[in-house]
Amino acid sequence: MAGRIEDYALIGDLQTAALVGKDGSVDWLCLPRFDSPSCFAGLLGDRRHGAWRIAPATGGECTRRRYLGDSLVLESLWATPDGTVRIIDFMPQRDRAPQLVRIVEGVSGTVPMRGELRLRFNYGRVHPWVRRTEHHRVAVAGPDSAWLRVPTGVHTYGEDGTTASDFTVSAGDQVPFVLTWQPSHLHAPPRADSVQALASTLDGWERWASDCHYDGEWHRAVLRSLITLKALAYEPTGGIVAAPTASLPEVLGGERNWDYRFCWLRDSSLTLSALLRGGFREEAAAWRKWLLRAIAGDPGDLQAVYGVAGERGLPEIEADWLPGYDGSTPVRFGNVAVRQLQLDVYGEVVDTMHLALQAGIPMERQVWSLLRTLMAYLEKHWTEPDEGLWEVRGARRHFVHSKVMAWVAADRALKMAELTGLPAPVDRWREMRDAVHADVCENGVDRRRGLFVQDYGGQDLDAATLFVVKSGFLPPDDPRVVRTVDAVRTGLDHGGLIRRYSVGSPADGLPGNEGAFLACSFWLADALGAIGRTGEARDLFVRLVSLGNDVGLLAEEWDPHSGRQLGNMPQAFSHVALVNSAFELAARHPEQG
Ligand SMILES: OC[C@H]1O[C@H](O[C@H]2O[C@H](CO)[C@@H](O)[C@H](O)[C@H]2O)[C@H](O)[C@@H](O)[C@@H]1O
Repeated sequence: MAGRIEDYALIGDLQTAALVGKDGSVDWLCLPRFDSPSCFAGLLGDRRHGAWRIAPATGGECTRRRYLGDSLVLESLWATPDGTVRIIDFMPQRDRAPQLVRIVEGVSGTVPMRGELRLRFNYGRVHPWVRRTEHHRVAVAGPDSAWLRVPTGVHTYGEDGTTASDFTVSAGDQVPFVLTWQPSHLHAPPRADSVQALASTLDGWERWASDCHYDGEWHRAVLRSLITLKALAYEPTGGIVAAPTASLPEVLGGERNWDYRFCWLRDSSLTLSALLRGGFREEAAAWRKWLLRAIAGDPGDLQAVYGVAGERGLPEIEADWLPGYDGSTPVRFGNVAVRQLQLDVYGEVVDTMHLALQAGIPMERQVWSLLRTLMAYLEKHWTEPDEGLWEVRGARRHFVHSKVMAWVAADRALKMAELTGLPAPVDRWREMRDAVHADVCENGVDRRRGLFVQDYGGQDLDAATLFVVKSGFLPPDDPRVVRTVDAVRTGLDHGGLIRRYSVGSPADGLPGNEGAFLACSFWLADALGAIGRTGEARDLFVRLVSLGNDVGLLAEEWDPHSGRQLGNMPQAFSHVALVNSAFELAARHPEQG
């Protein structure tokens, strides 16, 4: 069985990523891209669905783990009665075929080790044929081949569908295993120098991280979040995935299991805003280019989510051959959210363009004309009901958050027109901005309680209504804002954090429950800070940061009863919210930021 969600650490090569458990098992890896079928899907079942474990023969979890410096190179250390051993796991940044490198190093004593490699292509369904060549064990099935370079002196043997190895490591020994993926029609990959690959991977990450602007109290958590966000950006195109995993459940044993290995305009805009705040501009420029390509065409065809290269079709399937994480079924790959109308994304995209401009990235003519096209569409359609940011699978509604984000789009578009002096229908945009504002204040407020609700005419609360203050839609001292913040805080409380909305409400349209939503809980900290409750904001932020796992990673949700992380892992939304909250705290308390 897979480990707890928080037992996993992330490694990746900016095109795909793997999850490594505390027990030394790589239980998730899709090759060659984030959204390719997996060769290790043990995470959504057990080792029979694909995994690669290397650990002391006595088994158990590692004693301590960390990333080496400001990198995505993972070190797991086992102190055993026989001695101490460490395993360095990483994926070299790509200049050739994708590789997963695992270097076993003896620290003290002599430790008996065991390796078990089970390659299962196509999400655990396909058992490859394995053969031996002079230097490799090669597994082939259909379009895929994976080549394990076996270290000198290590004997491997087939055992029950596994490539097994038993070896010992003494102080000073270095035993590198390199797994290379290639299309199956190619010849053996060239020999890789794992020591040199380690040095250049470490160097690449350290150089990237040295550009970080944040230097406050939360430096470690912020930089780890930014590194994680960078790891979720697909380098060849600039697209950013919401998470590297699929179908990790929002409640253990439940059916809210979704595939996040795609580029949501919302999630990636927010990711960009965090990277820009952190001082990283290259990613913003690359993402803008991705955006231009992905949404080229009729703005009415704009999707909320695309593939990493801008693909439009992400057919959702249920993988009935996989038992699911902790029995959580169905396991879904693909996402029908592509077919939804989510009007908030215009606001998030335009807001990010505005941030990019403020960060000094010049406005290109092509981007300006894209902005005008998006605005023209939104002017005509903001009055329509949609599925909203939570992608509810119930009927379309007039979500307050979607309307507030339409206001954000108009507001930021106007600001950019003023900043750049570029031609724009500013009178129409102004008219729209004011009309949306009046509409939300008229229809989005529950008159009896005097606060914003999830949708027009509804009674339910929604953490996304915190954007009435986060976006600047209303000033923080507006009584409707203060009442909304308080109501969200108490009404959506889940063990001191908050849920995103009332699960089981008619808008939700799904059975079962879910955990506290981490991004929303960070938003609550921001909103509390904005209305002047800075002590409470800080306490909540501190608690949220403490929920990160031993290497600082956050999944989508948290179960306060079991004290476990839930949902896809690591999730960009959660890490974006952490970074933004740290900057908000710093702005309010410059001496502590
Ligand atoms: O809860 C139902 C929906 O859950 C997923 O959407 C969530 O994740 C997205 C990616 O992070 C995020 O953009 C969205 O705001 C979240 O609600 C899932 O992708 C949907 O298909 C599902 O209906």
